[in-house]
Amino acid sequence: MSSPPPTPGSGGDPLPTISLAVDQQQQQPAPEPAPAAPAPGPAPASSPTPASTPAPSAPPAPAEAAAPLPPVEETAPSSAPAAPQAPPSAAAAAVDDAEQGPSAMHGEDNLALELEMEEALALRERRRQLVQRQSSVWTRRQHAICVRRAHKRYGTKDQPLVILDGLNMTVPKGVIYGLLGASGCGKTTLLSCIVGRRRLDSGEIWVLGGRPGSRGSGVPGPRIGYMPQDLALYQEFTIRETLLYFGWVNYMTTKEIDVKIEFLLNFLMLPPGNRMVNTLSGGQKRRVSFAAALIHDPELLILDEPTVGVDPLLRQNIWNHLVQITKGGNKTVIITTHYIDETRQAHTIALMRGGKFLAEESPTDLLRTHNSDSLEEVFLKLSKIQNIGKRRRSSFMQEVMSDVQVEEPVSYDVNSEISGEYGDNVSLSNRDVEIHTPGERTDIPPEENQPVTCSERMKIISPQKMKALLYKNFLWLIRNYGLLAIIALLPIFETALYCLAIGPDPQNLHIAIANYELNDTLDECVDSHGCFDGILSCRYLQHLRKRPFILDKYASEDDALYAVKRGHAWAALTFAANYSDSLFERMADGRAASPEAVDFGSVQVTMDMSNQHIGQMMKKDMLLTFQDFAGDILTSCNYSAQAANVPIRFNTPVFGSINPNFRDFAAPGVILTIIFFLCLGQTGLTMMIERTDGMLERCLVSGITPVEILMSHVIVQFCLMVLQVAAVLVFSFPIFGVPNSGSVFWLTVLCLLTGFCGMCYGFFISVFCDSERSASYIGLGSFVPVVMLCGIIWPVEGMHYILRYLSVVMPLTQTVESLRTIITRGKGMDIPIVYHGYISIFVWITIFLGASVLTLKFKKG
Ligand SMILES: Nc1ncnc2c1ncn2[C@@H]1O[C@H](COP(=O)(O)OP(=O)(O)OP(=O)(O)O)[C@@H](O)[C@H]1O
Repeated sequence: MSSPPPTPGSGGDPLPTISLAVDQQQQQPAPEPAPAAPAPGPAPASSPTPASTPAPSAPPAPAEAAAPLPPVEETAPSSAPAAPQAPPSAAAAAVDDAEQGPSAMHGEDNLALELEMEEALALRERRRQLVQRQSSVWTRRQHAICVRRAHKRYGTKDQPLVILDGLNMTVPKGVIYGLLGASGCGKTTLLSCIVGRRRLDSGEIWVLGGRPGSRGSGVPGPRIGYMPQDLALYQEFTIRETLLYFGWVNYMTTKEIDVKIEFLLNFLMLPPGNRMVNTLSGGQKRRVSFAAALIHDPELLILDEPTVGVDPLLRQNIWNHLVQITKGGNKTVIITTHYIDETRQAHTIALMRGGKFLAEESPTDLLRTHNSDSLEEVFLKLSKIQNIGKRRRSSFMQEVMSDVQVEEPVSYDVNSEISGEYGDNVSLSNRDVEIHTPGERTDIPPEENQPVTCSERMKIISPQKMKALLYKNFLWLIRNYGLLAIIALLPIFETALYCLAIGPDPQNLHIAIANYELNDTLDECVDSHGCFDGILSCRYLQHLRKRPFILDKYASEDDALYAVKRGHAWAALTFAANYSDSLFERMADGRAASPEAVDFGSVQVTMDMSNQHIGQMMKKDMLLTFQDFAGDILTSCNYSAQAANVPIRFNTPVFGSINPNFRDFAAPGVILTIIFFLCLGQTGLTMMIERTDGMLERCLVSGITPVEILMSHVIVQFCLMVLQVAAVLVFSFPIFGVPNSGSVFWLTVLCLLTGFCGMCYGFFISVFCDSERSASYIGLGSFVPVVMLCGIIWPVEGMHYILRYLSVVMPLTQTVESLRTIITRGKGMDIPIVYHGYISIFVWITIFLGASVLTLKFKKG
C-alpha cells in the first residue's frame, strides 16, 4: 500500500480537530469564557467509519442557538469555521503577542513560550470547529470500543504508578485503530482492560456494545481475536495443532479450520503446518500467534505489537489484510506497534502519554494539523505541549470545558468524555457513528439487567470448548514426554525409597568391650554351655553377638570410653575381673548377695545416646540379651528359662504386630504425603507453565471460562493421579510388604481423594501466586507443616497442646489417621475415626477448588 487509505466515509473531507485555549500564566485570573460555536446539524463525516453517513457541513452558529440533537453522536466538529472568539485567558494574550511578532518572546522561556503560542493559535482555530453532540449509554454502545474516564494504577497507595489517568477512547466500528506510545506508557494495560482481563480502578468500558465480562456481551469470547504481546503459544505443538485448538475454542469445525489454515499459512508465509512451533524463528512464531487471533474471523481484532520481527514485505501484507478486512465496516482492528510510521495506514491513531491520549485522530489530519512530515514529530510536539500543559492543567481544563459547555439533560455526560488532546482528554474521536435507532442493531448485546434463565445458568461448560481444552492438555502432556516419565516414575521411586530406607533396625553397630575377666592366660573368649560354666561375661557376649552389633575388644575401660567419645562405637561395656563370681553370688544368694557382688556382677554400660533410635534399640537389645543369657544359664542348671523373664507378659496385640517397626507406623502418612505432594507439584507446574506462557490469559480472552479450564485440567490430572496412586499402592503393599489388614477399596478411595486434594491445592497456588517463584515457595513451604503437624512422623498426642488443635484441622491429619486405622486395624467406614478422614479431605477439596475458581474469576491480570 503506497498511500494511506482514504478515510472511509469522509469523502476526502478534511478531518476537523479541536483546539484548546490555554492560560499562559496560572496566576492570571481566567476571564469569563466565550460561548462555543456549535453547529445545529450533524457534523461532516470525517472519521473512518465506513458505514457512517457523511454529514453535511454545518454553518457556524452560536452555542445558545444549537438545536437539541438526537442522542446519536457524542462530540462532533463542524468543518465550517465558527465565529472567532476572544482568547479567554492570558494564554490567548500570548497568542495575540505571537501574532504581533517575536518581540514578545525573550529570555530562557523562549522555546516554551513559542510552543505555547503555537498551541494557543491552533487552539483558537480549532475551537471554532467544535460542535457539541449529546452522548448517552446507548450511543456509547454503538462503537466497537468506548472507554470513559478510565483510571488505572499499579503499586501501593503510598507509591502509586498511575497508568490510565481519566483516559477516554472511542473506536468506531470498521476502522483500524493504531495505539501508539512509548514503552511502558500503558498500552498493554489498556488493552487487557478492554478484553476484560484487568479491571479499571474507575471508569467505564464498552466493547462491541457490552461491558467486558458481562453476560451476553461475547467479550471475552469469540467476538474478539486477541494477539497478546507474549507469544502465548505451546512450543510443543505444530502450527496446525495450535490453530486447530484456537479454531475449536471459537466454535469452528475441523473442516473450516483446515480451509482457514491453508489460507493463513500462505498469507503469512508460514512453513508447513506440521512444523513444531519451537522450531520456528521468533518472527514466524509471532505470525503463528497472529494467525491464531485471525483464525475465526473475529469482529474485533486486538493486536498487541503483531509486526515485531516481521520483515517489511510481510508487514505490508499484514497491513493490507487489515485494511481489507475492515473494508466491510463490520470488523474493527485495534493495533499497538512500535513502528510509528506503519500506522499511517490506520484510520485513526491514538497517541498515548502520561495516562492519557495526546491525540486521537486520523494520521493524515494529525500530520496536516501539526504541519509535520512524520508522526514521530507530531508525537514529540504534542509531548512538549503536554509537558507545558501540566503546569496549568486546572485552568486549562476549566477553559476548555467552559468552551464546550452546552446545556444537556443530566443523563448525558459529555464534558468528561472527549478524548485525546494535549493530555487533557479533549478530542474528537468519534465524529461519525453510524446512526441507528435503539433496537435496530442485532450485533449489540442485550442490556445487562436482563434476567438470567435457569438453562443459561446451567451452561457453565461448553462441550466444544472442553473438547479443545482436553485435546490441548493431553497433547501437551504427550509432547512433554520427559515430564510424563517423571510423573510415572517419581511415585515408584519415592515409595521404593521409603520402604527400603525407613523402618528396618540399624545394623552393624559397634560396641567397645573392656573385659577384665580376660587376662594374660586367657585373652580370648571361649564358648561355654554348662551350668555356670566358663567365663560368664564371655557367655553374655556370645548372646550379644547374635544381635546386629559388632563387638570391638579394648584393653581398658578408658580405651573403650575413648572409642565411644571418638564416635567409633555407640556403647562401652565393661566387665569387672570378678564378674562371673559376683554374678553367681548375686543369682544364688538373691537378697543375701553383698553390695560388692551386686556391683561387680553388673555389666557397666556407657552409651552414646545422641541418636535416640539407635540408643533405645541398643538398650532394648542389651536387656533382651541378658534375658536370653540368664534363661540359657537357668536352663543349663535345669531351671525354667521363664524364671529369667521380667514378670510382665505381653500378649498378642489387638492391632498391629508385637514388634512394630517405624516403617509400619509412618507408612500411612508417608503414602498420603507422597500422593498429595506429587499431585500438588504436577498440577501446579502445569498451570504455572500455562500461565507464564500467557496461554491462560489467551484462553480466558477467547471466552473459555475458569470452570472449563479447571475442569479440563482436573480430568487430565485425574488420569495421571490414578496412575500415580496405583503405583504407590502396588509398590507399598504387595511389593514392599507394608502390612494391610483393611479394605483395599476404601484405602484406594482415600488415596485418590488425597491426590485430588493435592491437585486442587496445586490449582489454587498456581492461580493465586503471581510468579513461579512465589508458587514454589508456597508449595515447598507447605511441605514441612503438613509433615510435622499431621501425625506423620510423630504422634499428634505428643505435640504441644496448641499445635494439637491446629493439627486437627490440617488437611492430612484426619486422613492419615483414617488410613492407619484401615490398614493396621482393618476397620471400615462404620467407625468415626475412619469416616472423619473422608469428611476432612472432602472439606479441603471443596475449599481449594472453590478458592481456585473464585481466584480465577476475580483476580485479573
Ligand atoms: N501487574 C503489574 N504490576 C505493576 N506494574 C505493572 C504491572 N503490569 C504493568 N505494570 C507497569 O505498568 C506500566 C505500563 O505497562 P504496559 O505493559 O501496559 O506498557 P506498554 O505501553 O504496553 O509497554 P510496551 O510497549 O513496552 O509493551 C509499566 O511501567 C509496567 O512496568
